[in-house]
Formats: sequence, structure tokens, C-alpha cells
Amino acid sequence: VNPSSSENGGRSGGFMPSPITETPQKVDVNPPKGTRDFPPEDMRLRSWLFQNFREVSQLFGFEEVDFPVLESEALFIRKAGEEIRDQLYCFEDRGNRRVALRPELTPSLARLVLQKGKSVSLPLKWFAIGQCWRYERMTRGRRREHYQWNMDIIGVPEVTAEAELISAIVTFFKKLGITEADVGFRVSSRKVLQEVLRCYNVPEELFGRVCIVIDKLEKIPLDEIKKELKSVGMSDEAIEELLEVLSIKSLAKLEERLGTSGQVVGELKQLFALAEKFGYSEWIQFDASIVRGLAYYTGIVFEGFDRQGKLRAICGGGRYDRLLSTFGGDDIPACGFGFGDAVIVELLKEKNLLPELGLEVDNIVCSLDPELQGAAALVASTLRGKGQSVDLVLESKPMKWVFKRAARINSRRLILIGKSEWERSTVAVKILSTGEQYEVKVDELD
Ligand SMILES: OCc1cccc(Br)n1
Repeated sequence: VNPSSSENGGRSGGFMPSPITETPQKVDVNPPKGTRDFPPEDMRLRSWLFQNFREVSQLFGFEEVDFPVLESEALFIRKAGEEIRDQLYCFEDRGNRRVALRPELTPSLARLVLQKGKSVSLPLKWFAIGQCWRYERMTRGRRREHYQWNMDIIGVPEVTAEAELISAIVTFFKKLGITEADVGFRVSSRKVLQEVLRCYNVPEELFGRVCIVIDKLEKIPLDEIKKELKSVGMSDEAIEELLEVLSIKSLAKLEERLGTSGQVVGELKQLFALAEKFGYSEWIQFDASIVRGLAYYTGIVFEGFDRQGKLRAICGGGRYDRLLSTFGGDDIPACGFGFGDAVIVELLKEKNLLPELGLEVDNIVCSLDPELQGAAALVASTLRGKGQSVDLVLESKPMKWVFKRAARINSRRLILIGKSEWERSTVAVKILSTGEQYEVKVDELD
């Protein structure tokens, strides 16, 4: 066959792509707007952070779960006007299905619980670490993805569940060297809001929408808040009363306001009593204005904040007793939290608590002669079989290059395979920190 004949597209010896694919297309080497790459040094920090998430979750007896990043859009469509809905990264797939990149993990977790149904026994204590997405206008220059650590307790109606979750987060902070002087938790209950709305005959179905407006208290002007509450259908009197109750920052004052009989004050008192027993009383404070920005919360809500007030909320969560039933399941009580991977790193930087995470390799193995590449491979495998990490030099390189690489990868030892040593079944070893060097039998290398 004439390799350049037209029969095979003018190709000569193998596939000759058409000219159009030959022209190199200069690609943008940066990741899409609002997203991050994780080159090695960033990946080491991320892995360290996730390792701490996992260790705390397992310390509390939680099991790890995961779900697809891509979910049915319906999982996240709620009518309460949440920001998370406005920023949903959603599209129609080639099968004409409405899908979305998950903006959070809780709905997926609820879906999996319902899918498992009676095959799982309650309570469930599940944790997940997953990338979540939002489509934000880049004018605000914020990210469009982050990784979230979630811990959820499914099937426990008691406030002991919320107390346990906050204890897990406190344990995580302490593990990283963060103290109650650095961060705190603002705690409240949406039942406070519910109590006020009930007194003013605000319909139950407006509850979620009112919460979403109140969650913007610190973010938009008060007049705007009042306007939005009026548009939801609240009277001026109800709005004034609500804003006044939301300004309460002590349980005692709340008790004065709502009376001691209600479940609201009782649950909050129980949570603070448990905090005392867990040993994190100094970390938490009551703040009636905390409602969190997700419509499905129904009870206790909390958020972690930096006491210097420089950063956005570090984490947040609460009770969501109705979510599973809104997905068509039974009324299963649930609570959980989400903890993003970005604000915590900003906090660690602020507190000078970022760990030193250099690459560390036990050995760099190098043959001094091309014929000894096989010998080098054998030595590398022997060491790896003993659990030692090895950076094997894969080409013939000058020693200057080898020493430079050994320093860059922070190798503890340099193992040289030389002709005369190999004839004696030995290798040369150099301890790079001290310069000490010696010869050793290959099978005594450890
Ligand atoms: O904090 C809410 C959130 C959700 C998805 C992605 C990012 Br970035 N942030």
C-alpha cells in the first residue's frame, strides 16, 4: 500500500491527522473561573486537612459515605428563595434530564438514607467530604467550588445529637491548635422564630422564606430586610417584634420573653448543659439572630465564627427534621453540619497554624552506569517491599543533577549502584543530612 496514497487519507506510515488538527490550539492553562488546581504543595495541605476531618469523624464513630457530584436538580429546588438555589450550577444533560452539580451534601445524604430504607438501622452516623459547586457571578470574585466536610446524625430527635456534632467540631479545632479564644459558635433555634411567627399568625408555609430573609440580617441593610419580610406578608408589628426577639443574646432574656414552658427554651438549656459536660461551654453562646441560610432547618442551628470577625462563617449546621419527609420518606429526625475547606485555611494562616508539609522521600536510588538500571530497579523494589519510599532515577544523569534532585525531594538517603560495588553485591549509601557514607550488602539494606 502506498503509505501516502489518497486511499488512506494521505497518511504516511501510521495515522496522519488532517492539517486542521495539526495546528496547535493554545489552551488556557488556568482552571475554569472560580475553581482551583491542587499542585503538590496545595494537595499536601488539602490531604492533611481531610485527614484531620476523617480522624475526628472516626473518633466519633461515624462512617464515611459519598455521592455523585452530579445530582437531579430536583434535589435542590426549594421554594424559599435560598441563595443556594439562585446559584445552582444546573443544566440539561443529553438525555434531557435536569441535573445540577451539588451545592451541598445534605440532600444527597437524605436521598441515600431513603434509598437504603429499612436496610439500615437508625441512628445513622455518617460523614462525607465532597466538592460542592455554585455558579456565582464572578464580579464578586468568589470561588465556585469548595470541599465540604459533613457529619450527620439520622434518627435521633434529642438535642444530644446537636451537642455531639458541636463536640466533634470543637475536637477538630483543638486538633489543629485552634482554641475558644480564636473561634466560637453562635447557637439558636429556629423554633424561636417559629414561636414569634405563630403569635402573629404568620402561615407555617412562609417559615422557610422568613428564615432565608433573616439569614441576611448582617449582609443587607435593615430596611431591605423589613421590605422583604413585608413582601412575605408580615405586618409591621410582627416585623418589629421579630427583629426585637432576634436581638436577644442570652438564654435568660429569651426565657423572660418566651416563658419557661416552651420546648424552645428547654432544648436550648439542655444543649448548654450538655456543652458543660462535653467541656466546650466556653466555645458557645446563644444568639437568637442565627437562623442559617438553608430552608430545611427546623430546630437548633449553629455556626462557627472567628472571634476577630475577619472571616466568613467557618462552618454551620443544625436540625432538619422535615427534609426526609419532603423527599417522600417518613418523618425521620436528622441534624448535621457542613464545614468548608477554604475559610479554615484562612483562619490557620491568620493564627500561624499552617503545618509544614514538605515532600519527604526515604531514598533516591541511582545507577552510575546504564547497564545497572536493572540493578537499580531491583534495589528500589527491595526497599519499597520494606515499606521505604524510593525515588528511582529513571535516566542516566550526572551526579550534580542527582544531588540537586535529592535535595529538592528532601530524600533522607542516596543509594548509588556502582559497577564495582554491584560485583560485590553491595551498594553505596549516603546519609544526605550528615554526609555519612558507607557500603552495605543489598540484602542487608533496610
Ligand atoms: O458556601 C456555600 C458554597 C456552596 C458551594 C460552593 C461554594 Br465555593 N460555596
